[in-house]
Amino acid sequence: MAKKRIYELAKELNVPSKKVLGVAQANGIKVKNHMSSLDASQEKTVRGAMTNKSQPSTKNQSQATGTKPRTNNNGKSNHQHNGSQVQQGNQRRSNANHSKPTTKNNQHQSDQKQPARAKTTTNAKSTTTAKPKTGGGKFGGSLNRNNNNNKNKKKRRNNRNNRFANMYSKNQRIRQNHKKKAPTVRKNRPLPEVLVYEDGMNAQDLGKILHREPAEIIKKLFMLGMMVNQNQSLDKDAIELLAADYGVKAQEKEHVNVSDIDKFFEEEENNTSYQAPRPPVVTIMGHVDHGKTTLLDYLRHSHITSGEAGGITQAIGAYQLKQDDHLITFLDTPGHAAFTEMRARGANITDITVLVVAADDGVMPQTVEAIDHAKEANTPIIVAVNKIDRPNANPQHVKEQLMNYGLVPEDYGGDTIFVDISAKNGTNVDELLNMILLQADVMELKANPKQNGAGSVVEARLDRGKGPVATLLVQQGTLRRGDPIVVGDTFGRVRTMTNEAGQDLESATPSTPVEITGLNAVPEAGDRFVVFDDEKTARAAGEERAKEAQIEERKQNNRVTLDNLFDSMKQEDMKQVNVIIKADVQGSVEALADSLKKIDVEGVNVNVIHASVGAVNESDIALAKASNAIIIGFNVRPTPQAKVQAETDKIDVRLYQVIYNAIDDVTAAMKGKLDPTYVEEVTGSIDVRQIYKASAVGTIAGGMVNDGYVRNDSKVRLVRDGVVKYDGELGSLKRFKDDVKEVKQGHECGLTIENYNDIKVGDVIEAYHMKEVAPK
Ligand SMILES: Nc1nc2c(ncn2[C@@H]2O[C@H](COP(=O)(O)OP(=O)(O)OP(=O)(O)O)[C@@H](O)[C@H]2O)c(=O)[nH]1
Repeated sequence: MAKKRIYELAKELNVPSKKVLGVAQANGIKVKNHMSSLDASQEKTVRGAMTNKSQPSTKNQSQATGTKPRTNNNGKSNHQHNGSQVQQGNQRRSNANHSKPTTKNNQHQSDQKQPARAKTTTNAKSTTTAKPKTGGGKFGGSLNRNNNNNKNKKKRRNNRNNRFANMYSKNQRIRQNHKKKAPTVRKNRPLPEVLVYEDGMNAQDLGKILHREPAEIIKKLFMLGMMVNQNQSLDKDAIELLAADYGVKAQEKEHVNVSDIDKFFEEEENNTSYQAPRPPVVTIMGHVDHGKTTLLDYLRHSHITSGEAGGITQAIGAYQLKQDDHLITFLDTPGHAAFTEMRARGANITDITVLVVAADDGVMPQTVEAIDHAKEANTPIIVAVNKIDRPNANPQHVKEQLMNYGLVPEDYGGDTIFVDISAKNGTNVDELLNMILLQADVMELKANPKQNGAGSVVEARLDRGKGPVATLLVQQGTLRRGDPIVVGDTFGRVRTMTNEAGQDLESATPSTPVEITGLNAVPEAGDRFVVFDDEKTARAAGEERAKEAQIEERKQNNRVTLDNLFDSMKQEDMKQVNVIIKADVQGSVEALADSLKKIDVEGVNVNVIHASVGAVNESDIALAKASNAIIIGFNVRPTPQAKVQAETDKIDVRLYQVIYNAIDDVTAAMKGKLDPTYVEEVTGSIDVRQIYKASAVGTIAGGMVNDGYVRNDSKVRLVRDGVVKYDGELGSLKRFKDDVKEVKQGHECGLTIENYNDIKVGDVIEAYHMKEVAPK
């Protein structure tokens, strides 16, 4: 039997929640408030106690309310009336003729004044009064006249009583209505019997379900002690309280669809009933210009799957190759940003990462980034040391460098596979593919092709002619043409299904990338897809998921920031705080990483998941998003794209010029004491376009205010290639030789930086000021 909340029982018994709470507590049941629930036996106990308790009180109550007395009154007066009729009729006999109008009158008045329930009583009374009239032959008119006088008195008394009773009951009703049935007096559409809600709904959503204006919902919530606006998400308790206030039962909606997809994946992951080997899915990563695209291109042209005339004709984001009769699936989106972006969306579709490192260039920042991204995703790495055809190639050096990052070659006692290749000439590319197959063999990659298809979106776009087009990677089961499908928050039926050669496919087994059409909207890369048994369910699930996605978007973002770090740590029982470090020089990176790693607050410590030299870029943001990490920048700035991305993804990017400040902030945040008094506010940036050297004033920079504004009292920071070169004060600010207070976006200006002359064309000067923030 379902548990019952205190307020629900109170409502049922028509008593205040407090009373039920009191009775429950008095009976030794541990309940805290009206939201506490009672199990079946507890409910029985409380009910029993309540009925015992309420019996006398009901009586008292009814006397007090006057509901019963009024009936009694009437009944009694009727009775008296009749009694006196007989009595008086015996003493005096009078004319019966007057009785009729009086009765009528009486009835009429009663009819007018009595409310619906009282009416029955009046009718009963008139029947009673009518009775003597029929038997009037014997006692004649005097009875009736006496009766009449008597009746008039009675009538007055009755009227008075009725008036009082009416007034009393009216007040009572108003009070009661106000208490629990307010909606009955509204002109609104009737309330639903049950409020089926979802956690996170807002006043607008609830208003729609309850057929009430959002303003009314907000007012009610206010009366219940909650200040919200109509777009603010409400938690379960708030919604249930609101429902209770409306006298409506609340029932949380079961998230059938979400759990369906997740359940599906879970079930299939644990499903070992039929498992067949599947090809590995490989992503190629590495530093810029180290040869990722060249390798992918070479593979695409040299190892096309047999029998495909024309080879790979369309770039669908992924393709399959054949090596010694074994298939390998390559994701055609080189770069770790795409890889991590997918992972951030929940899709871990890569089995093996091929890390391309140019033998003539060695380990570079993005090589390290790629290693960290792959490690975070728990994906084994195969190193392809590329460009070995180059005269200055030094593959040995690459091996040595990579050992510092935990990638130890087999000949050095480690287990990382290294293959020296030339992507341009195709040297050793077969060997690389064999190594991939070997690694795949070790991993025993398997899936069950004998079930409904499920997998992830590799990429998706809107085609003018075809509508939404999505490349899907089948990870489980078999996807067939015509299958009803839910993809992320979209749905449809697989109308067409083609491979990378543009050939139509009837079905696709695990690890096969296919391009499909037939969806109602464009899903996102990284979304999951699941095949449903019928289109109707798929549509319902898809629509439901779209709605949920909307609600989810509105919910407060729970990303970890320094400001909420302490709360998050407590709530989520975090043992590690993930941090990404970016700094101007390697020395700072190491110093910061070492110091942060040493912070230990109540058993929680900092986990540096990536640390490198350079500006905070989009890939850092993606990694932070995927790993719920905070980014600490030291003497570096985010790139414009990264800045936008960080804002969208609500990633906390903290920038510092003093290492100790960074350490202090993180320590303080971990201790829950972050109390910033000043925050930096960037007001604008200037692109330096010309340089003038004047012996008297030093270097004058001529430039254009790119965005925002710069003031003559601004602090400035000189940024070169994403690295902060100098941080100080503005010396002077001019427009056409005149000193000015402010120059706005789109205008040219001349400026000097106090005590700094090393300004170059192409530098960016960031203007900022320190804004005081009231301590929380
Ligand atoms: N000599 C030689 N040149 C190569 C080899 N592989 C790639 N290159 C050259 O290196 C340059 C960069 O190669 P890409 O394949 O574009 O490098 P990438 O890693 O895809 O670069 P991004 O897409 O910018 O990240 C090109 O000019 C290639 O021709 C190789 O094995 N040998």
